[in-house]
Amino acid sequence: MIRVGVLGARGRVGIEVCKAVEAADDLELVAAVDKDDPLEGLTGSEVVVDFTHPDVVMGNLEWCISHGIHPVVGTTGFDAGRLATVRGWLDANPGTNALIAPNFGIAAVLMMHFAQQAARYFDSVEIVELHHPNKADAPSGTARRTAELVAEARRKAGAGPMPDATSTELDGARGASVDDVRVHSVRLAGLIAHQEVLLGGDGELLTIRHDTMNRSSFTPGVLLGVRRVGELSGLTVGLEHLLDL
Ligand SMILES: NC(=O)C1=CN([C@@H]2O[C@H](COP(=O)(O)OP(=O)(O)OC[C@H]3O[C@@H](n4cnc5c(N)ncnc54)[C@H](OP(=O)(O)O)[C@@H]3O)[C@@H](O)[C@H]2O)C=CC1
Ligand SMILES: O=C(O)C1=N[C@H](C(=O)O)C[C@H](O)C1
Repeated sequence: MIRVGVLGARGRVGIEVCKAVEAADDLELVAAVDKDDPLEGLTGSEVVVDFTHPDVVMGNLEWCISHGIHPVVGTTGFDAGRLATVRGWLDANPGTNALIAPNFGIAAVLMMHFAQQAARYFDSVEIVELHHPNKADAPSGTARRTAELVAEARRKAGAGPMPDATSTELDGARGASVDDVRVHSVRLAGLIAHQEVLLGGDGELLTIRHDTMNRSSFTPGVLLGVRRVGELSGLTVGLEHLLDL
């Protein structure tokens, strides 16, 4: 049995993670912690799953790692600086590992993977992410990561800048630039989490679309992370490293 704590346990995803852990024969839910609960409630956990908020996740991670607990993190808001800080904490606590994944949906991971594979064959790539209006961050962690993967694939292929003759624009009309890839964020009542990667070339378009239809769809990926994080080494970013892609 792996002893699991959940941070953000009363949140939209945290609720589903608690249910999934309780339903698994090889996992035991030993702590369900939310805002204003003391982190000491996680003592005794071997793995802690974090679905909280970008503003608090770093404090949670520092506490878990310094207590020898492996974090499995779905909370977004990680840039290179934050990841470097987490690596530093892990280096200071050998034997403790962390998994941070911007998306635990298997189909979402495949969408990112396919976009990375396709990117080198097209002149232009833009990303449209669409989410529920209660989402704290924009662009989404998934869109950021997709843009980074696309940019890396284009760099490796020696691709030049994307064609764009825009010379006048309203602020924001061309979206945000992540590694020179344009990302557009929609927030709309009725949505959960969706993303389109638009790839364009000479006379051909390819659209790769992913739709999240419910939040329990994240839990198989989270449980995979919980079961495997103890055997990883230091920091792993992205669920793709645990899948045979
Ligand atoms: N990687 C992935 O696959 C996915 C990632 N996410 C990400 O996960 C995060 C959470 O998303 P979601 O569940 O929709 O958000 P919610 O706001 O529904 O849930 C977050 C929960 O964390 C609580 N919380 C806030 N601060 C703390 C704290 N310091 N300690 C413990 N709990 C705290 C919140 O309490 P209160 O409401 O009172 O503030 C809330 O109950 C976001 O960053 C989101 O982008 C979401 C879906 C999938
Ligand atoms: O806040 C959400 O809802 C989601 N957040 C993650 C992200 O920012 O990519 C994953 C998924 O898109 C749902």
